[in-house]
Amino acid sequence: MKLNEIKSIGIVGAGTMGSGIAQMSAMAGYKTTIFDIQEAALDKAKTAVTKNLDKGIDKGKVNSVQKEACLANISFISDLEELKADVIIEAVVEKLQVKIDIFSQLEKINSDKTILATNTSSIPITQIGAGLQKPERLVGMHFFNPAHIMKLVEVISGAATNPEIAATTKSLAEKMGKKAVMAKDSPGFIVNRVARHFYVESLKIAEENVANFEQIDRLVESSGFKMGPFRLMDLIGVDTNFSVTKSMFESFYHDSKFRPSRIQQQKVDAGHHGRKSGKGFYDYN
Ligand SMILES: NC(=O)c1ccc[n+]([C@@H]2O[C@H](COP(=O)([O-])OP(=O)(O)OC[C@H]3O[C@@H](n4cnc5c(N)ncnc54)[C@H](O)[C@@H]3O)[C@@H](O)[C@H]2O)c1
Repeated sequence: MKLNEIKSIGIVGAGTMGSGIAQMSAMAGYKTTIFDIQEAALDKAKTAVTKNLDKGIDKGKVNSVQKEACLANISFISDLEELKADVIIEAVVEKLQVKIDIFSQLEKINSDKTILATNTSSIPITQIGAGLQKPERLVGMHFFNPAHIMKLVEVISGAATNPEIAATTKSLAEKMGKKAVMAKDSPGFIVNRVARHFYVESLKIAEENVANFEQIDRLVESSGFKMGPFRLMDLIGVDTNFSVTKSMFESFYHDSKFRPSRIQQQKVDAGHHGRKSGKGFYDYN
C-alpha cells in the first residue's frame, strides 16, 4: 500500500501511547478508530486528547478549528470486530502472546492490504510476525512518550517485512509530523537498548542505598537531563517499563546488565504504575 492510498487508521489500546498516537493520526487528517477492552481507558483517552489539544491552543500550536476537526476524526470503540482500517497500530501491554492474538484476529477481519504496525518497545518484530499468517505486512512503528510531542519514530522491519510496507510506514510517520528512522530488529531496537541502563542502573543505586529516588532524579536533572529516571519511569508507566526490561533480559539470554529490579517488581505488584495510577515512585494524588 502507498501513502496516498491510506485513508483510515485503527489503534488498538487507548492507554498512555494509544491515545497520543490516535491524536497524531487524527491531526494528520485520517479517520481514526481507537479500540480498547476497557471502557474506562476509552473515556480517559478522550479526556487526554481534549486536554492535549487545549494545551496546544494555549501554546499557539493548534487552533480551535484544528481541535474540532481532530476530535471529529476519532471514533472510540469497544468491539474489536469493528476495527477495520488501512493501517492498524497496536499499542497494548508489552506481552508477545497478547500482541499475536490481537493481530491474528485483525488479520481475519481486515483486507489483505491492511498494514499492521506494532508500537512494541522491545519485542522483536520477527517474533510477533512468526505468529501471523502474513508476516510480510507487519512492521514496527515505535513512537516515544508523549506520542503527540516526541518527534522520533523508529520503523522496524522484521525478517519477513515487505520493504515497501516499511517505506510506507516511514512516510506515514512523517505525514504525522514525526522524524522517522529505520531501525534493525534487535531487542529494544536502538533507543530503548541505550536507555535501559538509565533505568536499570538507577534502580541498582537505589537498591544499594547509595542514594534515594529523589536524590538520583535531582542530581541527574541538574546535570542536564530533562527528567530523572524515576520521574521518567512514572511517566512511561512503571509496569510498562518493567515489562520492557523483562523482555530485554529474556532476549539477551539473561545478560545481568538487563536484570529487572525487585524494587520495580514490588511497585508493579502494589499497582503503583506511575502517573496513570496516581502513584509510582512519586505520589500524584
Ligand atoms: N509508555 C511508554 O512510554 C511507551 C513508549 C513507547 C512504546 N510503548 C509501548 O506501547 C505499548 C503500550 O504501552 P502503554 O504505555 O500505552 O500501556 P498502557 O498500560 O498505558 O495502555 C495499554 C492499554 O492496552 C489495553 N489493552 C490491554 N490488553 C488489550 C487487548 N487485548 N485489547 C485491547 N486493548 C488492550 C489496556 O486496557 C490499556 O488501556 C507497549 O507495547 C509499550 O511497550 C510504551
